[in-house]
Amino acid sequence: MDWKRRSFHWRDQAEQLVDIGCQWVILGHSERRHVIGEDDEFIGKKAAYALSQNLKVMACIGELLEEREAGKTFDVCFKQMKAFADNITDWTNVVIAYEPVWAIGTGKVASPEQAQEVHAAVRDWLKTNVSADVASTVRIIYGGSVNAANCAELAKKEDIDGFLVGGASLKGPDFATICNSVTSKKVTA
Ligand SMILES: O=C(CO)COP(=O)(O)O
Repeated sequence: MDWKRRSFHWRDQAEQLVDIGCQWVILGHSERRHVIGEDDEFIGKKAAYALSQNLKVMACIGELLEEREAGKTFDVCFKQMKAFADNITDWTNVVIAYEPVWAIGTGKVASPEQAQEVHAAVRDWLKTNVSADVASTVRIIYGGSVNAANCAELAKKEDIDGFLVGGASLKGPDFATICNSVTSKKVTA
């Protein structure tokens, strides 16, 4: 696809979102990466543009099942992080969402240990490649088959600061349980 054409369409949409009072955008979601075909570079540029329009950004990263099985989880996540870092100068209005693609909408949640391992690695990557301050203050949330039954164990992990919830957000009591499982975590924006 042609970058300028995509950029043109995206800019229209960002401005429309601001116009209707929207405050947040989810960028880099697996559906955009793997169904629509957006690449790292384009997603990074969208993040910069969204922030410039005063939208807050939920920056999604995450590996495919075959990438995990090939031992490439960190490589994939760090490459996706680099595209965001190349375009973001102020991380105040950014939340990172680790969403392993194999866990999204599948009922196969990452174990607390699997999620914590990636969250800690991403925080470490930020420390090395962005700054210690950003690494310690940015929220890194987990998404992928989070529900009322598994949220508490995930939320106990040091580097899991909250959740990006799909299916379970449609069930009021379950969603409340998930929200309450992370109330002691970093303050929300
Ligand atoms: O990608 C997600 C939300 O955008 C996660 O969806 P599920 O919680 O249904 O797996």
